[in-house]
Amino acid sequence: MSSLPHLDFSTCDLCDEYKADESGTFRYVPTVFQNYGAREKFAGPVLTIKCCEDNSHVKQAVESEGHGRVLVVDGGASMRKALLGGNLAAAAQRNGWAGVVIDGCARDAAELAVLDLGIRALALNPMPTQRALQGQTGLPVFIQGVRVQTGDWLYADADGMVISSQALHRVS
Ligand SMILES: O=C([O-])CC(=O)C(=O)O
Repeated sequence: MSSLPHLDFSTCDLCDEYKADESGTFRYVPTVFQNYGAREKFAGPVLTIKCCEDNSHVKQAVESEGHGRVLVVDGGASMRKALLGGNLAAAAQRNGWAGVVIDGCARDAAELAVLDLGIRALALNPMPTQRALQGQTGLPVFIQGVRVQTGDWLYADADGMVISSQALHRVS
């Protein structure tokens, strides 16, 4: 799909390779996330956000330079408000983020579907969040019980998502 060297992976191959690794550096993310963007396959170093029904920190992050990173948002799996919508996702694409993973909801499905950005969330919800600057950026978080920290690598494709403490891509 892409000639970018860091997209030369498959999550199935990575799981085959690391399935016996019990060091905790390789983590598989439960496959409860839906794909809402036009970029199904993406990978990059992670920036974490933890927030609850307040997407102030998500807005700040996507309005900054992404440099090919993946924004991972621990939204507490809330089904009540959407932490990402069409405007913020468009900003993420424009600013060079590889993807946004929301352990929570997104909205504006039609706008998300045409963006060349990895977008994973648990579900859609039309209700926006508050913006009262609640939340934290850069701290270790959990998505669906899986620990993720800033600087980890996230790999996503049609089969699912995995997290690694180190980059696993081929650099040749
Ligand atoms: O603004 C928000 O909170 C989310 C949204 O709808 C957008 O990004 O377009």
